[in-house]
Amino acid sequence: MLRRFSSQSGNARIIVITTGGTIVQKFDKDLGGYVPKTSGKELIESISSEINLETIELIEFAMIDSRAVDLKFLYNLSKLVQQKIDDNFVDGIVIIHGTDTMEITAYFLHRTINSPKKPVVITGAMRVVTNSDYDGKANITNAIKQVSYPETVLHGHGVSINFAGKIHSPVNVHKEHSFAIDPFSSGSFGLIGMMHTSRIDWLNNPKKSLVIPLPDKLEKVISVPIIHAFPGACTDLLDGFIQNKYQALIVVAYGSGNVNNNMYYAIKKATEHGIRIVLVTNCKYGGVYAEYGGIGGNQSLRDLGVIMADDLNPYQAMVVATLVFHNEKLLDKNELSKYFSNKILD
Ligand SMILES: NC(=O)C[C@H](N)C(=O)O
Repeated sequence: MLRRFSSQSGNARIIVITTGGTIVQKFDKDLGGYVPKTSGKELIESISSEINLETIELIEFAMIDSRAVDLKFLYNLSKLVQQKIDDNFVDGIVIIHGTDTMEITAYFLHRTINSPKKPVVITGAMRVVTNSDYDGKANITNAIKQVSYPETVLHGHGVSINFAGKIHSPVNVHKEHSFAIDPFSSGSFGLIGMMHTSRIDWLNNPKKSLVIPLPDKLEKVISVPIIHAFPGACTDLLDGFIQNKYQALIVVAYGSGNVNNNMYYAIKKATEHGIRIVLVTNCKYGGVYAEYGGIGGNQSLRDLGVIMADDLNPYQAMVVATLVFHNEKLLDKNELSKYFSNKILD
């Protein structure tokens, strides 16, 4: 049964934060394509037959396609979510978001929000409002139900994505299809839950990762590019980043963390110029570790002092690098690697 609070106290219990995405998009004749057009209020009112709106406080945070998500957006959203979670009158948060970068926002919140109990559930849609198979209403209703069920709170899973009836952990989720109505997958790690008509089947315990404190103010915005290993990579590959004084790069290496000879020399040059290199795998599962010898083998990269980012995927490593390298207080060399993992390392 969906828990329905009375709003006699005047305090809403569920915060719905809208940011945009296909879920609020319609065709724009002048631009010749879809753009956000439906207000948060209209979106919420469209599910009034399913949900007691008196239990909801709506915050219209942004009206963007999620391709426009940047560090400032993530920082401000995280601060807002934390502030609402710390409010005793709030039971949980639902965030409406575009699917293109939903997994990045989910992971950013996963690594920055302190919420041992209260759920933060992110959802969106793959079809625009005017489509006959519009999935926005079902997804937002499910997300609100997830926040409302008492066992969700008992499950205490922090941040999750609820989409097409499936509940994903930010650690495992990936948008795998560009137009399917059920585009997200948690691969062989598995879902953390599935929606039933009036309950949730919890399937896996969500993983906890180390929370990285956000600075009080976002003083500088650092950009951490993601570079892929590929046959034919050359020694001057990273020269532009050196010239433009980038602080850090994510290198997506083959397998357990290997690159060709030329890319090794490009990385060596970048490290000599003070760029921090974070190494991740191009594989979906496993992670990076040092085992191969010779130039470009993962041991040679480790010996250059690159950070081996354990089981993080490229976007996750980019999020962590952005958080850690942005915050002087976290830059102790011996401590750095503990942040670059989805596990809490001893
Ligand atoms: N399905 C979607 O929401 C895709 C859209 N381009 C977005 O990420 O905002």
